[in-house]
Amino acid sequence: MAATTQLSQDELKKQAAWKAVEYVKSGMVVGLGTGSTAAFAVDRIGQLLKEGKLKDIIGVPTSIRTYEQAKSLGIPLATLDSQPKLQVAIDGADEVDPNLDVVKGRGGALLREKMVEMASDIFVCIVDDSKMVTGLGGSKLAMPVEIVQFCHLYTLERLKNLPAVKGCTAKLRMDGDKPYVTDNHNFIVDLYFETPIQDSQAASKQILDLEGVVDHGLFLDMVDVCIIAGANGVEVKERPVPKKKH
Ligand SMILES: O=C(CO)[C@H](O)[C@H](O)COP(=O)(O)O
Repeated sequence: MAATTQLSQDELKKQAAWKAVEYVKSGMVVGLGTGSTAAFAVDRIGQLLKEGKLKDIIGVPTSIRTYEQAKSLGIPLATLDSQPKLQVAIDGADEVDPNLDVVKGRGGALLREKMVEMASDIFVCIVDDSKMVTGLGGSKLAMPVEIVQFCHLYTLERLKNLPAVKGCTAKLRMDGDKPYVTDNHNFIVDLYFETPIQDSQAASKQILDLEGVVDHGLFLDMVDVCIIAGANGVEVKERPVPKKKH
């Protein structure tokens, strides 16, 4: 029974990913997300390149993991240093709210994901419908914050006492008996909420203003299109309010 459920969730992720790859056209610079859903999109791009149905794609990976996957598929790769302007970025998410604001980073790649997705004309978010929430933080699972290693316990204490996230539980992410280390050599503090975050803009600002914080997993005003795969098919939702340009 468990195996069947897992298989069907993977199938939904793949459906969302394949739909998103329809936004990729020959000649584009494409942001390649991280995680199990994004991996289906990277595979699909590799497959279309191999079949000659896509040409002259340059991928900008959002993690070392995705870099390795894309490289193994023969996708030409670059970084934002040489390709600062992307036409489309495709990535998964951990939570999606009704305004298409999302939580990302349970896979630990939030900083590079945010940098790459902010540099893209269009950010296409791909999820199965288990990721939908009424408010960010509402899944009761982690909302990650990437912090520098220096005095990380001090930063963790200050984080959980910020007014906009007061009452949350803060835990240093572990990898076995050692702190988890990101691709950028930082640590992650995961915040857990009993009820959805009331004011995610205030939470974003207060967290970013804290010395020692590098970035957080609240991706606000960033998603242009969200592709949601569920039992009844694939839904394509566009941001109700046009996103702020940076
Ligand atoms: O933000 C991420 C990684 O940092 C992922 O996109 C997010 O965690 C969703 O992952 P998955 O598709 O495996 O559920």
